[in-house]
Amino acid sequence: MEVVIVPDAKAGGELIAGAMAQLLRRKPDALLGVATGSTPLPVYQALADQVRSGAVDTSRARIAQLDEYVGLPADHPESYRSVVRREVLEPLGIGPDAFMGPDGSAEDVQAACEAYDKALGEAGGIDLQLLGIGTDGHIGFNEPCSSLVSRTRIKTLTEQTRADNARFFEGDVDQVPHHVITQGIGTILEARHLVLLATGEGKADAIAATVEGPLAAVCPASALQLHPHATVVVDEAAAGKLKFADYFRHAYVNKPDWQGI
Ligand SMILES: N[C@@H]1[C@@H](O)[C@H](O)[C@@H](COP(=O)(O)O)O[C@@H]1O
Repeated sequence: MEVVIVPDAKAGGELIAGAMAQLLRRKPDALLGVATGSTPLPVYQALADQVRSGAVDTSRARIAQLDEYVGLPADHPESYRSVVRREVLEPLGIGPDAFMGPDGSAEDVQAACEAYDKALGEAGGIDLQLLGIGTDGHIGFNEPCSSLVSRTRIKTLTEQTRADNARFFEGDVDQVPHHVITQGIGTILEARHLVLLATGEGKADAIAATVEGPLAAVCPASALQLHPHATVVVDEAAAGKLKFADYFRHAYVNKPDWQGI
């Protein structure tokens, strides 16, 4: 696992957008896995800037969604499908045909989960999966004690996650669904490159557990320790509890440019 400590969220966004742009130059039809929440927004903004300036061509890029609320209509402004359309597809000029995501309003949710998991494989797998992290260490919506080999499935949110996400629902926790569909941890680990972005001191405990804690289902993000190409990008505040922070800085400063992240 590589840990890159950046000065702020904007720098993290630019670094990751740069890696995505590099991937798209090498593989124009790359499948990018995107996350929701507020943390990844600087990535999408930086990538959209590159598209506007002509530095990267997204005309053949494909986008896959990480997770979804169950029970919100697809056109609800806070369904993750709507969020991805608004924050990713439209700014990057990517059409709906190049998008894939789980159907949170399906009648048979289990079948929708299995279909999505299968579709990801049939699409050739995700090339780069961007992840945020919950304050409880969740990735996607894999809450603590999720199986580390889980596949896409329905999960029940913790009250902590519902409270954290209430800000997207007018601060009203009662509007936050209890159930979600999420790519499983085993599904996420199949992406060729995992890039987790975390900013702010509210994520410092979760990042310390992810990077330096034991591999344990109680911190789902610690599963990144199992992946051969995982990059954790953190700002100074989110890095605040890392014992090896100086080592991570030293390693990054001395890294050959050609390696990328
Ligand atoms: N399912 C999403 C996660 O993918 C995201 O990482 C997390 C953190 O969100 P934020 O980046 O807003 O803190 O929120 C939600 O729970």
